[in-house]
Amino acid sequence: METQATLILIKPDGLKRSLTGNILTRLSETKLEIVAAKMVRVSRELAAEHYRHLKDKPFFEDVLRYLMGEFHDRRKVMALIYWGEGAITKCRSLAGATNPEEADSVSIRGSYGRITTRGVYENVVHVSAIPEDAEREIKLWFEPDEIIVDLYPTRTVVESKEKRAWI
Ligand SMILES: Nc1ncnc2c1ncn2[C@@H]1O[C@H](COP(=O)(O)OP(=O)(O)OP(=O)(O)O)[C@@H](O)[C@H]1O
Repeated sequence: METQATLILIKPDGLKRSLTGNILTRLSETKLEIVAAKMVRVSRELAAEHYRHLKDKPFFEDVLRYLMGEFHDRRKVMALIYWGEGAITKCRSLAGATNPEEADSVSIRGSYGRITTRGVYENVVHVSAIPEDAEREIKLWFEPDEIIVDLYPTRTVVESKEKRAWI
């Protein structure tokens, strides 16, 4: 099996319902390596870029609001990269189908997902679907130095922008 990387997001419903531990335990069954992890405040721009393939769907606005945490009073998600043999297939199989009502009942989405009265699939996690999506999404959510292996080619840039530092 091919070595792959996949972006996993624990979405705001997963965080609000304290499911992080359960989800990470389930994902540990894959024996894949976590090569990056962080909490991220999700801006509208980030959510719209992440879900750009859905921009013509009637539920696009709701899906942005969902990822931005507006339905769960917390503007954050946990972003992780899992890496190893068949990472995408293994993680997607554990996550289950996009529609939580169609997801295998033992999968993460089948166990914890729901469809809201607004019709949004609150399905707890995101998992990249194919290697090309994984590359685009990983580059959107992470900087190269936040990942402890070299997943994709990089270049060196000199930046002189202000940033906060510890006192
Ligand atoms: N028909 C739908 N009705 C309501 N919400 C939907 C619908 N289809 C997708 N969504 C929401 O949009 C998200 C992205 O949809 P997409 O088609 O990219 O599925 P996915 O790749 O399985 O999900 P994700 O990208 O979150 O892993 C879904 O996770 C879900 O929250």
